[in-house]
Amino acid sequence: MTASRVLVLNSGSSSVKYQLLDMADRSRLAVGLVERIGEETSRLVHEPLAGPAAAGGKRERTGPIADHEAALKAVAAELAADGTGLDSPELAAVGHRVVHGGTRFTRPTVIDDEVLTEIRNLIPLAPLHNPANVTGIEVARSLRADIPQIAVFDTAFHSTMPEYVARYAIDAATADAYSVRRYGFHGTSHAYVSRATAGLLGRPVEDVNVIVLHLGNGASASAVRGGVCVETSMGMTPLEGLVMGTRSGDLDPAVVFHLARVGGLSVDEIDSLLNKKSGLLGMCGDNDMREVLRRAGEGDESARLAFDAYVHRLKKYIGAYSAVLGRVDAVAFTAGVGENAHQVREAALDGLAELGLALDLEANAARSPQPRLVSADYARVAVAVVPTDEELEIATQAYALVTQ
Ligand SMILES: Nc1ncnc2c1ncn2[C@@H]1O[C@H](COP(=O)(O)OP(=O)(O)O)[C@@H](O)[C@H]1O
Ligand SMILES: CC(=O)OP(=O)(O)O
Ligand SMILES: [Mg+2]
Repeated sequence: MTASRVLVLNSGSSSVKYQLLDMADRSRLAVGLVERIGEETSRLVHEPLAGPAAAGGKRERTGPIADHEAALKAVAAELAADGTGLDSPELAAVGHRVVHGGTRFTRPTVIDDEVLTEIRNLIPLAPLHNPANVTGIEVARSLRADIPQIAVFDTAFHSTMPEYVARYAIDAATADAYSVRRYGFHGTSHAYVSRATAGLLGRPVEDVNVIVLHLGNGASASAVRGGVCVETSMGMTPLEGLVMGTRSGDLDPAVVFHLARVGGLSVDEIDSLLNKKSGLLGMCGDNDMREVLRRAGEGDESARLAFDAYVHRLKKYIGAYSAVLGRVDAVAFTAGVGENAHQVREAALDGLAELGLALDLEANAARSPQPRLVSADYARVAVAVVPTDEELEIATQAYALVTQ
């Protein structure tokens, strides 16, 4: 029996998403999520999708889960209860989403002590994300030391950006001394979605220029020319760019000095303000786009303002990336908001006919879990809604590395 299963761990700042896949047929054996880690109301949802355990359906439990270590051990226990634990001889590898890979990691990498140290050294560049990724690696290694642990980096797909895109226009020696540059994130999703969009158009990825809009809790845009990333909206950290659920995205850096000097806030307080209490949440009190849409629909002014700001920023990036690419074949929407919120797609593309963008409003408003085109048939540029699958992409890359 050849081991063909891959467990994918996607550890976020307060959540762990995971999937167990069988790469022999790319099927999903189990999926799950632990959320609100560190709170009293943590929740674990585990769903076996194959084998005898599947008949029992989804299992859910709530109650405090103190930290990522406890969360990962709880996940391992759920998998073990299904007979698909980390000790299974069919497990070939564990694939870890690692958010920051700096300039060094531009491809999937087998994790040894030295690589783990380097991922730890990158924590200052991704303080909300890399610590959770490190814990995931440590726990998985402690439970199963004999199989490869593979890191797949969010930053990797963006490593092809030209140097003049990656560089900020600051003193070069300072930038080099402190690793200050644009790295970009959500790269696994941008890679997967840009390829899937070419597939949807029935054209080779090398021939297609795509603007990908990944709109989840974190949100980022990228410009992909012939399968190669040439620009992206997130920067040195996942704070820059689009308006997000709780992050501000772009702002005048002098806002930081002003809040420190005049507002008396500490650097840590400003960091937390911009990362955790800004974006939709900061503007209207809700970070969930569903709530923002519901309230805006009822005439709530702050929710309307937050929605308008969110959409305006998106529109600016679509325009900017149209200029960067010169010729755009498709704009692809993905992740929770991009896949589900037709109102966001409609508002972001409204008035962009001069750029060749026009929706089929009925197709855009229809709900479907499938990748699909929602542009008007006369439009020069296709508009696609493409569900992202970061876990499948991580598993594919990890499995390719261990079987090559
Ligand atoms: N039906 C929907 N309509 C509008 N927004 C939605 C819908 N479903 C999910 N979302 C949005 O998707 C966001 C989460 O996206 P997701 O890609 O799961 O994020 P992440 O992976 O960053 O946690 C939620 O904040 C929510 O606002
Ligand atoms: C990098 C990043 O922003 O990730 P997420 O959207 O999962 O927070
Ligand atoms: Mg996500």
